[in-house]
Amino acid sequence: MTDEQEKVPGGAVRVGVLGARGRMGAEVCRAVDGADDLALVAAVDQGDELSAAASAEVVVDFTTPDVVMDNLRWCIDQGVHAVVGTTGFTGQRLEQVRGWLAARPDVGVVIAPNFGIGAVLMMQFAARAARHFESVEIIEQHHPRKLDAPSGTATHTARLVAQARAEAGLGPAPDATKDEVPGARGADIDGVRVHAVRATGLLAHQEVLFGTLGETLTIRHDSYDRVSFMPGVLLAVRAVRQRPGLTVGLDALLD
Ligand SMILES: NC(=O)C1=CN([C@@H]2O[C@H](COP(=O)(O)OP(=O)(O)OC[C@H]3O[C@@H](n4cnc5c(N)ncnc54)[C@H](O)[C@@H]3O)[C@@H](O)[C@H]2O)C=CC1
Ligand SMILES: O=C(O)C1=N[C@H](C(=O)O)C[C@H](O)C1
Repeated sequence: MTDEQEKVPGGAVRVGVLGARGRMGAEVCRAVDGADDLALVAAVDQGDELSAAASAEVVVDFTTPDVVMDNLRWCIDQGVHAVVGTTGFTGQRLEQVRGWLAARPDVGVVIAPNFGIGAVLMMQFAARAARHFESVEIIEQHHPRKLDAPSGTATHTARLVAQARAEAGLGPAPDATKDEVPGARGADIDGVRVHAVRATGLLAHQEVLFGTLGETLTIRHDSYDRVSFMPGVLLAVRAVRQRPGLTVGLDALLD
């Protein structure tokens, strides 16, 4: 047993944080420190050895899309459960993670595009509304230091909406645009237009705008502070050891 493990109060889940000096990672370290049933045993950032997190039972990753897969591979190989908020998870990446987990069926991984409870509900409501409206567009707004566009949340929402539209037999949304400045109509994610706004003063916000004859429906969620993500992160940290395999999204944990 290492010195760090010896200091952990009896029964507390040993948690390591990757990206610990980042905006989210620092918030997660504070949240773990403040929880009686969790113990922060490693705070790892760029340049540190991943082995510093080897004594953790659960690792939380808020790093960058270009390093998260290597981190996850390491966790799974080490038998460490993982809770991942980092964006960039394509279908191909999720399949890769499932493949790694097949060799370690004792390990749990939770990957969530958004840990805000309100954001999870916003995505569920959007998926439910999708079949009733012929038009839909997503507008996400974030702080200007965000590296990826569109956001993981917007991409995930677009996929859910597209799937619900397909199941309802809806075709493409009407759009007569013939002459377009590139980008003016946003990104096309599975046939759903997604617009990404970046501005100082914003944190993380999203609107899903639905339209049909004579009416529109707007479903909006706002995160004003990164503490909004912490109840979801801690929920996943507490649950992941009992959920072997891959869990995508917080929905199953909330239910
Ligand atoms: N799922 C969710 O609810 C949320 C997800 N995010 C996502 O989380 C990620 C991080 O966001 P922020 O904290 O705002 O970014 P950030 O840039 O503030 O933090 C990233 C941190 O990771 C560190 N890092 C880079 N390479 C590393 C490595 N190999 N090992 C360990 N640490 C490394 C960086 O030095 C930095 O401190 C982004 O992908 C963002 O979209 C952000 C907020 C909520
Ligand atoms: O980078 C962020 O800040 C956020 N990233 C996640 C995303 O891309 O969806 C979650 C939230 O929107 C904040």
